[in-house]
Amino acid sequence: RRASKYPPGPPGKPFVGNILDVSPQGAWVKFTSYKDIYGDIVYFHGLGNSVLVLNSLEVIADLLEKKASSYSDRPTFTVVGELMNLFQGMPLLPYGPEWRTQRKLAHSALSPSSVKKYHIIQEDLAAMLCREILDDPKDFFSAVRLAAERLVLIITYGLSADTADSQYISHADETMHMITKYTVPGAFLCDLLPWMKYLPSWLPFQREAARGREMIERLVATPFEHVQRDMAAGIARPSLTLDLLSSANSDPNTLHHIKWMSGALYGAGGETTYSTVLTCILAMVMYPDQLRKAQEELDRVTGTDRLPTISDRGNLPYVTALIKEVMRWRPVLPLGLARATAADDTYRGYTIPKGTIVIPNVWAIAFEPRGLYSPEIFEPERWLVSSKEDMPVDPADWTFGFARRICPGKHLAENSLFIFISTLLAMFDFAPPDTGHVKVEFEQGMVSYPKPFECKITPRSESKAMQIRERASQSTV
Ligand code: HEM
Repeated sequence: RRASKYPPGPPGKPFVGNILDVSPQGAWVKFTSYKDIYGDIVYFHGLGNSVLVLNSLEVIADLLEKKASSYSDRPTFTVVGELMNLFQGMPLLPYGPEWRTQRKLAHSALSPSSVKKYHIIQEDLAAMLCREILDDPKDFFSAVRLAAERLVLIITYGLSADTADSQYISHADETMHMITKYTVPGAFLCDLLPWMKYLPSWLPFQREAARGREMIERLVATPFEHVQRDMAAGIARPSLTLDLLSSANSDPNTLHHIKWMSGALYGAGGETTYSTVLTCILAMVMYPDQLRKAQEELDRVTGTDRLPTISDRGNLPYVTALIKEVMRWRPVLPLGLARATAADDTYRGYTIPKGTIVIPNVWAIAFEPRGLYSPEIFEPERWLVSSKEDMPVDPADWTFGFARRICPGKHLAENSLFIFISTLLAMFDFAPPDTGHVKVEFEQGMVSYPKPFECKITPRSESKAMQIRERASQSTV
């Protein structure tokens, strides 16, 4: 039975509450359907927790922004967070002094002016991505993935692409795979019954936790120590970690924070970026007219004898609109990143208990009928109408999260998305495979990206293929 003082929501099931509703496996569509029944705040119990789903930008602003001191915490993941130590990195750190210290480091390293120095690396990697697709168009999935992962490792630690590939990427991939698998609520019984963390170390879940802790420590420590060694030898290449270490004191606490802040960027920055680029490729296969318009604009603005650069962005309104539409059409984090309440609260007369898991349902915002075009279709034109009232809310205002915990990698990510997508569209044509059938299915996990699909990717001309090879051969990464 639900007490009437809580916000409206589906009735709890005996023992487990709404256990299935809490699983992120495609829960966003269900949460959005609740909006018609219960309104824009929906409350229920699941996996031993109370859960509050926020289904509109208005309630997100009321709670995550205006009451930020109570709504900026993260839920506790006992196994991945505490036993595997992942809570030491910014995305899972509780809202408090340690998080604030790492956040300041991230701001200085990833501010709009700081990320300008990475433009050339991003452009180099976009050219290398195109060369890899030219060499093996069928394996475009791996090429996109590798480009986004290299980008984060190179910018964070100043590694060369070869070092990143040979020493770090496969371990980082394996570790991220494990983390994603285990950050699903209820992945371990111990997440529901935290006292289990005191059970003996020979139990299978404790052994798995120890293995995970070792993998995460290696992911975070090895490239960091690489930069420290190169710095001592005077051969460190420019990087975000080098910048932070150069201006830091030698206090072990400061070093600990730099290590964990840098380490968190790979996990937070790689998958989100490559998922968005893959979604764009899928959209281009499905919507040839929109691809054609983007290519016409690119040819007009950048000419036909060079690759785009980040400085072209201001002159490419259609491509910019197309990228916004990719982020709206299939948001990469459809449920954002969950928060937890740090104190009891009252909102619209309802009680929201301390420790409630708060989920911003970004999908509901993306698909809110607003503006001149139906939310179901892929239509970049919706971002080009003359009046703001006829336009939905810009994804830049919600796809990167909110208020005090808004994504610190936003400026870097926007540049990466622009240069990867505009270079791919300028250089290649995208079409359905010979069967004519395009598989449109998305992963239903926390990060939602297209499941492997086939398509035909061909260079737009022989001269474009040559430009790609020439530009990629000049890369310094
Ligand atoms: C398309 C690309 C990206 C998207 C859509 C995205 C989205 C998000 C979202 C929704 C959050 C949660 C914010 C909240 O709780 O309200 C977040 C957090 C975070 N993102 Fe991103 N992100 C992207 C790329 C990046 C990149 C490239 C980096 C770093 C280089 C990065 C680093 C982080 C970090 C460290 C956090 C945790 C912040 C905190 O808890 O205080 N992200 N991101």
